[in-house]
Amino acid sequence: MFNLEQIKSWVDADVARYVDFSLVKWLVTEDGELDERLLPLLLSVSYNASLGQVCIDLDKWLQHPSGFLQFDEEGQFETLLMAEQLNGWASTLSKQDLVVALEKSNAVATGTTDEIAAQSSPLVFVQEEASSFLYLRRYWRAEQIIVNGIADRLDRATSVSERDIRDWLTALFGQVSQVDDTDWQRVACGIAASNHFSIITGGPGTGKTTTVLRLLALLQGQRLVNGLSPLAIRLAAPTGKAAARLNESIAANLTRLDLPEVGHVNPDALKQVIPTQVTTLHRLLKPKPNSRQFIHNQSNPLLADIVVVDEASMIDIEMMASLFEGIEPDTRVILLGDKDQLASVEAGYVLGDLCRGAAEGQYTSHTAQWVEDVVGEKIAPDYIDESGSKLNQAVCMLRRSYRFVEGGVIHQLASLVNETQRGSQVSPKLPRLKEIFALSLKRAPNGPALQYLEQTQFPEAPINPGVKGLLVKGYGGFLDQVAAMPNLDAGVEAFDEWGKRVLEHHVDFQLLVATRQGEWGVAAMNEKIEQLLLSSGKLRSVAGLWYLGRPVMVTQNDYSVDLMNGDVGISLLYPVNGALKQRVIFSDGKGGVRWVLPSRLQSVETVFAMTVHKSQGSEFTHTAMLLPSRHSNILTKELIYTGITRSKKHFTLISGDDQVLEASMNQQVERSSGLSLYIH
Ligand SMILES: Nc1ncnc2c1ncn2[C@@H]1O[C@H](COP(=O)(O)OP(=O)(O)OP(=O)(O)O)[C@@H](O)[C@H]1O
Repeated sequence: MFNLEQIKSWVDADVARYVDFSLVKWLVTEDGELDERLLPLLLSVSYNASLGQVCIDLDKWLQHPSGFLQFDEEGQFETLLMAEQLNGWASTLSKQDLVVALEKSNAVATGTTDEIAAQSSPLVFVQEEASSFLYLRRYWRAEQIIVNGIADRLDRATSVSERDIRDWLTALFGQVSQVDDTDWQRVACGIAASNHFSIITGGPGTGKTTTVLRLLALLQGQRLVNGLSPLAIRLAAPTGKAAARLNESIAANLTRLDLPEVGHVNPDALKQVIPTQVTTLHRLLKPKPNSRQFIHNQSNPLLADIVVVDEASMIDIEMMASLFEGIEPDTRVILLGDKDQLASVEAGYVLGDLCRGAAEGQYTSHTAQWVEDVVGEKIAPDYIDESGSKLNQAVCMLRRSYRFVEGGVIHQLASLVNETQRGSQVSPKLPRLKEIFALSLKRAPNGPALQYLEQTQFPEAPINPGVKGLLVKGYGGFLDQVAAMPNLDAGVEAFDEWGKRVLEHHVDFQLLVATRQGEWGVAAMNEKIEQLLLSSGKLRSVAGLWYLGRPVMVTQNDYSVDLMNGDVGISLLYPVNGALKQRVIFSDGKGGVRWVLPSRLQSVETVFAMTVHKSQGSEFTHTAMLLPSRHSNILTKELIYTGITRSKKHFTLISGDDQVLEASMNQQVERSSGLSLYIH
């Protein structure tokens, strides 16, 4: 058994944070009679919340409790011994012992959902079906808000008639093809039109934006045809960058969208009522100053008939709960996103959890019949499962990429990474991976779409010549634009145009890295790249914070300058009162630029190297990803997939060891949650 002092010695050895220990200590004081056998478990709950875990699965914890704390299992003897002691002790416990101790504790709420909600204890223990989860109350509450928000909407009948759905689908998609495979975009449109909550998921370029525009045309069109007022529609994304990207893509798609004349509805009038303005989720819900709360909440909901949220994989559990709390009960919610991308940095894996059956379809034969009758598409038997939940019936996965030419090597690579491992058998992906890279080299009219570069990574290792060449050429493109600065007397328009060109070329190339720390993490790589670009003449100086051409990423939302976490700007010069002054240029998200005083930027960091996490919601013409030469828990297939799918045309993998790559492709993000348990 472990007492508080021993738990403290673990924290002294860095297996968890002091704040986790403080919580355990506080719980002991609050409870008065807390069973000491719970101490390691409570420390794990608090520490794992900081790693993005919403709750702890008691069965998994009992099997290997040291895996829930940061014991360096290959490292020091001292921590190794602690881990062994913990695991050995846990093997003598029965689950029942812990359940009884949890149920007895005043710090832990148990019972029915209503009983738990009526208590105020800081922890919540839930036993549902075969699962036993221990939560921090705030995450349990957030999960319940999401569960209720979705379940209520799934039970709500929509006012759109089947006839309207059928007519508009024919008008928007044409007659159903009798020869082609299932048109999942059409199915998604039909499913989302008939549900108050729906998810359209799919990889890059599978047509999520295209489909949602048609869906909005359908929903607005049927209102206009029936002589009703248009719906109030709001579009949002979790970050400023994702919002700006959707803004651009919605506007471009809408211009191209060939709308039919249906009834007396004029296509131009219909386009007028489809919004193109995309905002961040924060701005949509309006944050209260100096607080984590929003102005739009249960007592003051946002007035909207439909809320569409893109890049939903980046939404953490508390933000998703704020969304459901901040809208009216009958607001229709449509989530778009790629379920296979990395989970949010904060707690939860909401889109992944909600899309658990998406790849398999899991439509009941009732849904399949409805799709055939109303949408006109046939759903193949492989996608039919009578035990599919209500939620499964409202989720649609788009399966064909229109961006990478079908069969394109980047698409093939992403699909290979994404293949789920069956059972515990690790499938040998490496030989197939090598084949795909070799294929890319053969078909390389404009440079290979895929490239593999070796990089040895011991601490003092130099950057290999191949990688050097890649970085200088990659960043040289935008830095050549930086060097082409107009003369002082050219006027502000010339500087705006110059800044725009720099920003456009900045997305030509980006190096992604898996980790922040270490010799080959973000900070170290930024310094190495600065020196490399300096010695190659692409950068003239790296002296001072705001040298010419420094790319920076905003790391925290800053409403005072209207910049969001993830926004990227470049340090340039701008004419002010006849002299050139340091300014940082950002896109304004509407095709223009904004020049911001460096002193107004509170939280920024250099971004020659960017973490894969931070790259979510962005795309680059050429993406390079540097993988560490030692495998670790953070290297998962979701991380590799996210890195690869940031590339529009070229992807370079930089690694010192292809075993690490294979191990990463076979490791999945594991986050426990009750979301899929509760929504039936
Ligand atoms: N059914 C289709 N037939 C032909 N082209 C299509 C079809 N659907 C989408 N496209 C084209 O494929 C490209 C990607 O589509 P879209 O932007 O809608 O995908 P997306 O899933 O929203 O992409 P992402 O979120 O990765 O940016 C666009 O150029 C679009 O015009």
